[in-house]
Amino acid sequence: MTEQRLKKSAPKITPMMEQYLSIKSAHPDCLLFYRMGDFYELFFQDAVDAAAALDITLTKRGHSHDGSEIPMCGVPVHAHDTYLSRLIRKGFRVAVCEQTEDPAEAKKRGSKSVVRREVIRVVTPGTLTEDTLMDARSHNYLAALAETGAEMGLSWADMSTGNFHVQPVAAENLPAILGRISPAELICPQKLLEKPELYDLFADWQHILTPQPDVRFDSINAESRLKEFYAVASLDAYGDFNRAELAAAGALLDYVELTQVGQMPRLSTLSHIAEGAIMEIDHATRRNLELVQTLSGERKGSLLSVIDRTVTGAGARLLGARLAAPLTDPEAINRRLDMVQYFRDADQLRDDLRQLLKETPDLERALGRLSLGRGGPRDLAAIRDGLAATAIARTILSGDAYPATGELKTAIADLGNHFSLVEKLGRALGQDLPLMARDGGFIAEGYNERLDELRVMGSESKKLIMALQARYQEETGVDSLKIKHNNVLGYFIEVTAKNVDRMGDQFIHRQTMTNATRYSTTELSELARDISESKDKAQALEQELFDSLASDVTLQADQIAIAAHALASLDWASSLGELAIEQDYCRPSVDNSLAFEIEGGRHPVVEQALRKAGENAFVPNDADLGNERRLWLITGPNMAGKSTFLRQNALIAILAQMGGFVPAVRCHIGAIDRLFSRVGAADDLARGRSTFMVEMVETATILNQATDRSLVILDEIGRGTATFDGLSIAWACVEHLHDANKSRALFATHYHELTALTDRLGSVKPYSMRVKEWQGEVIFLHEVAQGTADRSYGIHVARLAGLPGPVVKRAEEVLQTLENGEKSSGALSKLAEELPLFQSLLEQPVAPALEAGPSALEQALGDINPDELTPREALDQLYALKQMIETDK
Ligand SMILES: Nc1ncnc2c1ncn2[C@@H]1O[C@H](COP(=O)(O)OP(=O)(O)OP(=O)(O)O)[C@@H](O)[C@H]1O
Repeated sequence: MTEQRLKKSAPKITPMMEQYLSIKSAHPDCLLFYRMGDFYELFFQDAVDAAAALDITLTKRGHSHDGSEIPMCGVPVHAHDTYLSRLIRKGFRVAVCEQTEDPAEAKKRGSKSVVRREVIRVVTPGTLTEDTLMDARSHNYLAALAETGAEMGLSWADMSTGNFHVQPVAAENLPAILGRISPAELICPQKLLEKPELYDLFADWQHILTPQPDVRFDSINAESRLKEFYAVASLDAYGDFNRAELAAAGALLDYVELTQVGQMPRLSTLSHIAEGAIMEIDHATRRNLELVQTLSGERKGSLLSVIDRTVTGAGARLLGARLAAPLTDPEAINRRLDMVQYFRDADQLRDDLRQLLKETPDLERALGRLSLGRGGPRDLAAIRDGLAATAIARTILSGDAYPATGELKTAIADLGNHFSLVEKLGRALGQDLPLMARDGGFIAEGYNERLDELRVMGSESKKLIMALQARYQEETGVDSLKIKHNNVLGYFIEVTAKNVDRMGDQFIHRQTMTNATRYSTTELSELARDISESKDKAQALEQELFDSLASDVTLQADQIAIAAHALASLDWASSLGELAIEQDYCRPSVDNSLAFEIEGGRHPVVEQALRKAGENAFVPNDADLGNERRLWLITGPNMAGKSTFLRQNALIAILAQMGGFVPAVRCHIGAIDRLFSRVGAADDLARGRSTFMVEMVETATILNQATDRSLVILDEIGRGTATFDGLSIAWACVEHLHDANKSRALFATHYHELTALTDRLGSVKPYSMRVKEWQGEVIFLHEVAQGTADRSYGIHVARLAGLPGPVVKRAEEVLQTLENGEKSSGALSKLAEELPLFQSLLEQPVAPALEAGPSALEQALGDINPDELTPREALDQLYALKQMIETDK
């Protein structure tokens, strides 16, 4: 609906609709949840969209200025969370508009006055705080991207937990970084969307983009906003930020303020992520390695899902975040490893701690809601139980048997001391807690004297009502006389129609029903008033007590957040300790060398899948990418396990640098700065890229960016084009990787010809996947061994896959012909005569085969040692070489 239309329609409509339209015009990009009594109503196009998205009935209410009926639909307030979450998941933003005054107040202004309403919050995917709207085990990040001069900065925050980060970014690294953070919403200045070099990037993140006016990204304003938020005179203590980082973090705060309508959440100290502190994993690699979700977008089947043994939501979120961002500093990695090792070694202690954590509620998210004024009694209970757990955790961890050191010692100190708050909440809260404070009944008996009195008055009055009923029964002689209650009449006396004559003058008639008549008395009305007053007073007092307890909590928000993080890191470390024992993982040694030595490495996901399926155990394999064997060329049949081997080494590196144990017997890794891969690709038709184009774009990124500290995994480069094109590209890539990038690399290929390079390029070594032929069958051993594979066994795999028998047989014939070196048109034409299908092959000129290994000329040149030749011999050799060329012609 356009603003223009709204304005034009304004004069002819009801005052309520006028109010609706004016609020809606301030939020044109949102669905407006307009509060009317117990419902949030939606009108016009909002109603049409929401009814379709939620599959609810679309009705009509009144008429628009042009006489057309106004579409309407509504959702009940008490169940609106579910509807809200469905709308947010479908990509809508929702502005929640509440009544902000009592209807009685509005009436005072005149009978036609409309109750005042205001938008109290704009719900967007990146600003959620409710448990029902989020996944408990993953973060929900809002990100902001800003550019100032030549610099770019990215900031991100999880409003539900208070995490707040910022880092400098370069345009070419942006996809990798966004892939790592995986925000639910990305805000950026309008002007960035117009930059041609960022078109592709924004195409990928289109579904989460919220463009904002450029002025919101002003770095000077941003800096003052940050200072104001943290109430500091300078941000120096938080890190050395560039202008773009400040602009991004400030714009993020601005957007939060805008959507929360002034109600700011608690955010932890802005944490600065230095350039190079995190192993960069580009977007395609992250996707293809299925780190936190599979290619089809599910958590199940990802690396995260098979290593996750955490027992709390916060622990799971920390594991997800750390897995997505492995470190590069060996010292920091080893500090984490020490903590995991501690728990791996301390069996009983680990069990006790995990048992405790299992029962511990989500402190972070409860704190987030309370600090936004959106919490309820259950959040207070979560704080009480979470903080109580910190004391028990400290007791568990302070036994003499396993003295804590390093990072663990810090975590124990961070647990803090929250005795008085726990004690107070323990006394204050009752047993059965409602979700909302306004529902009442959550303060325990004995906590507040006045509340106890009011409650006694309430229940006493109820007893008095029972007594009154008995008295009236006696006085009237009507045994069936009852005192009842409903929302319209309040308390009333009810007798059946046949007893009406027995009701004396004191009974004031209220209502006649078909079979019954209802009355009240002065006495009953007074009693009812007492009951209602004490109930209202009790409710108001409980709300007051709630607010005071919530403010006790928020006053200590920082210490609680630190304790919550400590609990999360204990869960993180003890779960990885548990995993190491259960799956027999080893502690990796990570340092600043260029080593990559894995002994008995396994693929964590395939290994567990095979075990579950009850199939043969996973075959462990070694990898050693030491300097003189930096680049492994791996050949071998289809289905032999090349891809698995490549991926397992990448996953081991990620696990190691996250600070976790790894599926291997021994592992030594020199910290990797960036991980690149080119493993499997799909079309990117949305951007007009074919499979081969995608493959080449990814390969180009690797060759342009990989360093000697990088790990590169390449699976079948060049397979998407004609054989000789593909082989030539693969050939040149190996040379470039070896000579220019000098990265540690695993290169799987079906081009056996490439192994000729192993003679010429010093650090390229040939490996292959072993197979055994037995009684005409091929058995895959899944073992990596030195040397080159002799065959691809593609036809064998085709048979396994169920290609029709005649096709397989025919393929074998063709293969044999080709393998016999009979690539001449004679042999092919013989085949083609037998089957017209092969005619097409004949029509294509056969490209000259690329020499496997050095040519005769190169060989002869290589054999010459100029230092040992006389001038005469040298001249003779020259003639001989020239002669070789002539003969070749
Ligand atoms: N080390 C291993 N131990 C046991 N089974 C394995 C191992 N490696 C691979 N496999 C099994 O073999 C299957 C094929 O492996 P993979 O996809 O890695 O083969 P590939 O050589 O890359 O094949 P292709 O060339 O056809 O892509 C896997 O799905 C897995 O079940």
